[in-house]
Amino acid sequence: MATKLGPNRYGKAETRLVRVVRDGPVHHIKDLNVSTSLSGDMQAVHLTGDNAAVLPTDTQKNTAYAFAQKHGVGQIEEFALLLARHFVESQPTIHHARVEIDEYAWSRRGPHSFVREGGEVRTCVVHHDRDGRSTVVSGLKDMVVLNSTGSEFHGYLVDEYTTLPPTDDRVLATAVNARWRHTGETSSYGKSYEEVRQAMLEAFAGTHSLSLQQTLYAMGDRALDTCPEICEVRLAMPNKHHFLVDLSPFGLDNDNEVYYAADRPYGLIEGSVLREDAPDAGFAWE
Ligand SMILES: O=c1[nH]c(=O)c2[nH]c(=O)[nH]c2[nH]1
Repeated sequence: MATKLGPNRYGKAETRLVRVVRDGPVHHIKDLNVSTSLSGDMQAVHLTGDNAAVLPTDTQKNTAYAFAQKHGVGQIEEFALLLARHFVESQPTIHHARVEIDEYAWSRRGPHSFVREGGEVRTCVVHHDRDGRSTVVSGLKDMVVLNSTGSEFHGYLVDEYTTLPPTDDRVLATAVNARWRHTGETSSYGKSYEEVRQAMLEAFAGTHSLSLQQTLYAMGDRALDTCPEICEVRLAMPNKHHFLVDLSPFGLDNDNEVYYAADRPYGLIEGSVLREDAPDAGFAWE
């Protein structure tokens, strides 16, 4: 049987890395989850087991720790670019590096004391190849938001399996998973992150919603309008259904006051919003 090696990559997934910066008695922390993934001249290792072209995943992990010490950790996008460029530029057999970083937020409780912020996670995925091309996608996941009114859903297709009652006042809740693609060099990843996050929160709160799809588009559109340095936003938003509980068996009214917050199944609304003139994404989303 004739076979050939298809696309492949390898790396160290989920290196947990905490960097403490000691500014006298005041400390700062960065809490990261770093995944590196390399590809290149990997024919021999797959076909014959010759490892000569392979930079071990253990070395990739060590590099993340060593770079955190040597260079510090600023914006996750910059740390990811530093690592990606290093792997490609230092090893001729490595043609492409993908570095994904999640950052967990801690807020200060004292000079050396911190409390972990809720579930929200800042993310990035960076690519760098041996032609010197880099792409940066930033994002956030699990930003949970809820509007207790200002949401309707009606006018949808009805067939013999439809039981959903139309509503002109419901709870709209979701966990926003958003990623946005930078067009080129971005001046400050920290600033653009805050701007995009704020724009999406304002669009969520400020949109009178006829569907979560409409809200999704409004959030992506507002992010692009606010931040000129990004060209595409991809959103995945679970519809965290809140069902009114029937309290009539107890002789009680329920005028949009008591809900059952279901955790599954959930509607999953996904979509992207991009500038008309967005450049080709290349490998940015891989
Ligand atoms: O905002 C919504 N979009 C849908 O597509 C959908 N489908 C559904 O059952 N409820 C909802 N809500």
